[in-house]
Amino acid sequence: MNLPKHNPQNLKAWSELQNLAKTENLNIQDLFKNDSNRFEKYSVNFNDFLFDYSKHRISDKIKFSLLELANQAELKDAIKAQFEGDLINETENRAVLHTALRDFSESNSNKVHQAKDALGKMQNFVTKVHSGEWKTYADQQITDVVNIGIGGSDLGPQMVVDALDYYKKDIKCHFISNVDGDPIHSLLKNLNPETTLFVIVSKSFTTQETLTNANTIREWFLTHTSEENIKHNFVAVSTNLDAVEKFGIASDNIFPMFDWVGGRFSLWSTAGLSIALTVGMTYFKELLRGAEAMDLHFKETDFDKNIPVLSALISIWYNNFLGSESEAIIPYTNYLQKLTPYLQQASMESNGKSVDRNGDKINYQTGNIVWGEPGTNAQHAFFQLIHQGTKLIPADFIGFKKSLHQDQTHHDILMANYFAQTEALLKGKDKAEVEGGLKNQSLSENEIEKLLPFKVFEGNKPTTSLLIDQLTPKSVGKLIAMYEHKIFVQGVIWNIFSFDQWGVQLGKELANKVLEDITSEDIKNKHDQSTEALLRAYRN
Ligand SMILES: O=P(O)(O)OC[C@H]1O[C@](O)(CO)[C@@H](O)[C@@H]1O
Repeated sequence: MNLPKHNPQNLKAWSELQNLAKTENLNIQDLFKNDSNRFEKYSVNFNDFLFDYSKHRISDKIKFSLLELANQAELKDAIKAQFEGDLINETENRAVLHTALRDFSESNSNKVHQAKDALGKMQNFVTKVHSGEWKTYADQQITDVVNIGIGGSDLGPQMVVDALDYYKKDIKCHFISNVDGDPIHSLLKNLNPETTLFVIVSKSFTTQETLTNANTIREWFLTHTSEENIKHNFVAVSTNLDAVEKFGIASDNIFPMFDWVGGRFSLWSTAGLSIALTVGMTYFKELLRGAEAMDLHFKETDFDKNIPVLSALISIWYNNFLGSESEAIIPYTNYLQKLTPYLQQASMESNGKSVDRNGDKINYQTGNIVWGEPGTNAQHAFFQLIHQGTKLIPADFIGFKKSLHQDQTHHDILMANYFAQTEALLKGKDKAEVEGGLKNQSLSENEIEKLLPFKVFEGNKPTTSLLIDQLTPKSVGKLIAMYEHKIFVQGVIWNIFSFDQWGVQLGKELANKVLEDITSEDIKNKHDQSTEALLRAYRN
């Protein structure tokens, strides 16, 4: 089936939510005062995840209407359509089945079989590399892996390699994505071609940045050895097998990707080869199993206890009814440092759309701006704006009960900050409290009066607390899948296609055209006035 094509503004729940945004008491502290069961009602326990959404400007009536919005948008059918492989990516006529990549059931689906075959090929290769059976052209074992890719062929693998650094084996993994010559030339200076494996990841194998970087590496490699040795040190992950072979990579060294998996959702596929090479197949499969657990939770749980659904509805509440434009992601672990850049692509490339599924221009807000940094660094950077700025920024706080190190002092301090910040954002500091504090500093009435407005914190700033037992491959898998499904739910309700990215294609085409003009003599009237002048200035 196709996804339903309702205009969300015509749904009854949408108008109810508009009214509630004006009429309900949206003071979170009051909501707690009036309901001693609020935490129980506004939190979900799922395996090792505790999802607390009680610190939000959401009353029982609002929650009810948000859930109704999901029902009226026919979300249940949409989820079914996605998991059953219907061609819900209509503008590209494709299924959206990253969930098949982590389906460990006895499914008869052709796609699940294809995914399992590809995983088997990966497993063979990774085992050979780790056992030392796979030798480079110089008859040596692999010590370094370089992942060459961009966007989904880089951000997901890179984020997970970082996240699972604690679990890594002896292989060092590097990532080259930007076409900027600096990172690649600086990496090549210190790389040993005799012990390095190059993994070129490109679903299309036409991406300018990736091919440029791959060619530079190939040329560098050929200054050390001959072309027939490429097969020992280069592998590729792609759907475009012909282009990969033309590049000179042996067909045995090609790991297939599928057009039913979007680039930004592909880390679970062979695009995750660098992850598997870094942490080993056992942990890679644990990652997939974690994602599968979240898939089942998403597919089978009623919406009022369904973490991705609730998380999407909360986001829609702020984005569409309370005027928030962005949301912050604050993981309290440095291992998740790359989660935000990854989510920026996953969310903003998916839901940054202004035309609905009927092809009509949209007059309501869609994709939010996603940003963030790990706590506590974030606290010392931009939290001032969240606490006392003019913008309303709901934030996800991601914390872990147990650390991966033994230093409890550090972990307690870290987590004390995690708890304290959400509490401070909720409570703020009122006039009386500030006044009391200033009086203790024996300031004059006049001085107190002057300082007061600056020291008062309004509070009432919304946060979600996600408290997870420990950072493991499985919990990381669950976390990523949680956000993937959140993005899907938002797209369904906003009535947009979340799985194409035509906006990025234009930039790609133009970059190729401009590249010709950088060296061409004849650029008059080919560009706008500013671009033409800039091109001339660049050349001179
Ligand atoms: O894997 P490819 O085909 O090189 O594409 C890389 C990235 O480029 C995009 O098409 C646009 O940024 C992404 O969707 C994709 O992840």
